[in-house]
Amino acid sequence: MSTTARILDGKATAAQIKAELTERVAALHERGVRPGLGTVLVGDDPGSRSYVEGKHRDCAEVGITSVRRDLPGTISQEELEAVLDELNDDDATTGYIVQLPLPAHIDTHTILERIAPAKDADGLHPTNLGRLVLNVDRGMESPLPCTPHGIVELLERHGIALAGLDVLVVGRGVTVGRSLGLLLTRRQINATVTLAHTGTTDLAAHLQRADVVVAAAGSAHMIGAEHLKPGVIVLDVGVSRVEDPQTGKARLTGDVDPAAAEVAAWLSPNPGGVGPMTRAMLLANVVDAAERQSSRG
Ligand SMILES: Nc1nc(=O)c2c([nH]1)NC[C@@H]1CN(c3ccc(C(=O)N[C@@H](CCC(=O)O)C(=O)O)cc3)C=[N+]21
Repeated sequence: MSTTARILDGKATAAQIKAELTERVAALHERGVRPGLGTVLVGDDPGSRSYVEGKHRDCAEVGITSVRRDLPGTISQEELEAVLDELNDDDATTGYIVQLPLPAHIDTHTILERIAPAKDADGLHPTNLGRLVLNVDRGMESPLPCTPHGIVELLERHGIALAGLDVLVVGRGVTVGRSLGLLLTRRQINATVTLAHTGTTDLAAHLQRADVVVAAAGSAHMIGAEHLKPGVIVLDVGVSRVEDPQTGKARLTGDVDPAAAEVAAWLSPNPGGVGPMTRAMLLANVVDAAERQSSRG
């Protein structure tokens, strides 16, 4: 029997979240608070540039002001740190991000640590990741990493609870896999998480068992319908650039073969799934930070 998965519609859900954020931004404006996002882009990679441009469009949509710092790929570590120090001291910047990846001559860890934790819109500062590990969870005191938070919101807003389910996360990158495992094992979510990676010996066995698969490996169509348990919930996070065999043009594709829709109960498409949620959560981090900063007075 063949089925067709229901769609975890990230595009529509992100639009709904953006509508909610627009109201919160308007309320802040009424109190004289203007949330602002800064982006720091180093070098001229077209993919990174287009992501950054998308973030500025998103900000404009919800009323967040945004400032761009586009810097040459030849910038030194010290010069880049000086730009971050400026943004840390700039009252018009509620939060900011440093677009990754950075050029090889830049020490990424030192740069991410230079961001003032209260201004860390990506939730990737060691202080904020540390709070995630420690389960510091009183209200909205620190930002969560955008993609893991987007995945949790996407599931919640489709009425899907993960308590007691076996979740297989494929990929141990800090921005997605590793931090998602920490979030999903919180008591409020209560999933059981397996974190698979390039050193995993029998990925197929893990895939056969999983109730939920989060594919964040960045390997085009590595997971096919035949790998999955019928009724599984699948979130496709990976992004790879592949050449379209018909047109010869480069296009973006996920880690999961779209044929997975024939066995899965739910599937987040890629594009149109987790990507737009990641962007919405970035905006949410900025609005959360503006609300925190203004209530502290
Ligand atoms: N400091 C930092 N923070 C990031 O959050 C960050 C980063 N660096 N470096 C690169 C990755 C990648 N990333 C994406 C976000 C949204 C989509 C997205 O919305 N994609 C659309 C398609 C967009 C298109 O077609 O170009 C979709 O999935 O529907 C994709 C990729 C954030 N990243």
